[in-house]
Amino acid sequence: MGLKILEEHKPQSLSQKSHFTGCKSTAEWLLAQKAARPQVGIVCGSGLGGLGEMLKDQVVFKYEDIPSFPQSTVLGHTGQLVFGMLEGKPCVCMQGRFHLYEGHPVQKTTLPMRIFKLLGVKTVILTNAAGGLNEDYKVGDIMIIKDHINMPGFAGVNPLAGKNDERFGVRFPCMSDAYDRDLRQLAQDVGEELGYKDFLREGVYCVLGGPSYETIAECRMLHRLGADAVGMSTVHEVIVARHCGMRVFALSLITNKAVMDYNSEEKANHEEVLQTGKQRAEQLEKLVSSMVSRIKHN
Ligand SMILES: O=P(O)(O)O[C@H]1O[C@H](CO)[C@@H](O)[C@H]1O
Ligand code: HPA
Repeated sequence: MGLKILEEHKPQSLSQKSHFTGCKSTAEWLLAQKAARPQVGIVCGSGLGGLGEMLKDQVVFKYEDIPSFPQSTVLGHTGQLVFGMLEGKPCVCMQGRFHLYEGHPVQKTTLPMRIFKLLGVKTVILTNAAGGLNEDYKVGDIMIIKDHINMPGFAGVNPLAGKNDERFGVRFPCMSDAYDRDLRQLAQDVGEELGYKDFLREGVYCVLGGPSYETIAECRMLHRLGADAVGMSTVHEVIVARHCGMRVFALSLITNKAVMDYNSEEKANHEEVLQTGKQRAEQLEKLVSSMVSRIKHN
């Protein structure tokens, strides 16, 4: 349920002030509405919004009510920010993310990461739906992301392009350690304890711009380049989250197998993506909540 917002309490839009100040006033506005200062930020992928339902003592904001926030336009992305407690830890959860193909500039797709940082988030957990490129992967597998290939970045589409604001981070951030090693190990340990060994993987995620799914030649190429899964999100958020010093953990749910064979009758489609999300949602939620219960912050 969204909170009623009084127009006069809305801060100015981001375009009216510096980007940093704008992000800060949005964060302060959210905290002023009785949202608890979160330690963990969660981003739900397509059809994986159920993660947000797990939060207790919820304070919910519709994106349209949050000053300077973009709007969700994709089926399977509800478009609300949920604050609440998960396993005794204060969390904030995006039920719906922003993609390049929705027409948002890349900086806008990643704006929530900077707001997370200014809210006090230390660890970001991102989830997504992705097509499996690795032949060993099956639909329903959960892939811990260990690295990424930023395909739009090769053409200059990077959320950090433009003037750098040192208050967020350095001009040239390192990305070889983007996906926190300890959190990946924690996911492996928790996954094993939960009996997920048969469908828990670790691999490389490649982002493309979308919204068209990949051709067969593109899938073959991506696979040869070292990608295990392909999607249209996450990487830009990760870059911005790391730039401002948050720890990152990310998961892909393999919702469909990328088509690699010219004789195949399979066709990628968003209905299958959402359907697989429904089928694996419970296990994915359990993995994330068990991890959150064990994450330590100083
Ligand atoms: O990455 P998420 O947001 O989970 O969504 C994935 O699912 C959609 C395609 O079915 C694309 O948006 C792709 O990126
Ligand atoms: N390709 C790109 N994005 C996706 C896919 C895919 O096959 N499945 C879910 N998101």
